[in-house]
Amino acid sequence: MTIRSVKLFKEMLTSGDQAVMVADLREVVRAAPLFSPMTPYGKPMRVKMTSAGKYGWFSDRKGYRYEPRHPEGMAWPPIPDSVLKVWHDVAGTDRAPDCCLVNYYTDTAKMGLHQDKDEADFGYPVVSISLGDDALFRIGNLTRGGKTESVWLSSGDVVVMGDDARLVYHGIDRVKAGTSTLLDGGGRINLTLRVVDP
Ligand SMILES: O=C(O)CCC(=O)C(=O)O
Ligand SMILES: [Fe+2]
Repeated sequence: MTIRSVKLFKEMLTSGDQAVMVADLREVVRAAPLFSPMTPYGKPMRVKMTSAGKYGWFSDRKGYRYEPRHPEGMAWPPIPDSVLKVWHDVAGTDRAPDCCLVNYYTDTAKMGLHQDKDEADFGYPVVSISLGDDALFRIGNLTRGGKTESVWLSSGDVVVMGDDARLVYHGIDRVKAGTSTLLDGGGRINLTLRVVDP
């Protein structure tokens, strides 16, 4: 399925794949606890985050960027093989991602429309994996404004934003509580994989 040149692979991960990934992510979060980054505007983000890989995505008053260390000082844990496999299946490159951002949404969290543009080379795609409760994903255009389209992402779905869709505006309008039993305590995990270095 293609929505405005964003590729959506529905139910790419089996429930077994998803359970393995959640177990792997538990280890990631144990090594690098979730935190709420401060936006450059001085408000904490509604989504809790951590990362795996060479870099973690970070935000504070100074702006958005990648950091080689968690705010508590440790290096980010490695990206689990279960997650790397998905990247290699859909990214269309031999290069491995430098960052796996882990976003955790409670049922009231959302993420405003934005572009992913803190990376050096937009020739590499962004690959995004959904786990847990359904989320309403909004896809806009290459500039702010204009008509948008929305699609529900479910647990096991994979989205690829590459080529002419690499810099499309996108965001999460809402998460629908109780739509998945994958995560104890509910909510949604999104994994966003990106190449960061040139
Ligand atoms: O949660 C999602 O599906 C999107 C996350 C996202 O766009 C981001 O972290 O940049
Ligand atoms: Fe994004």
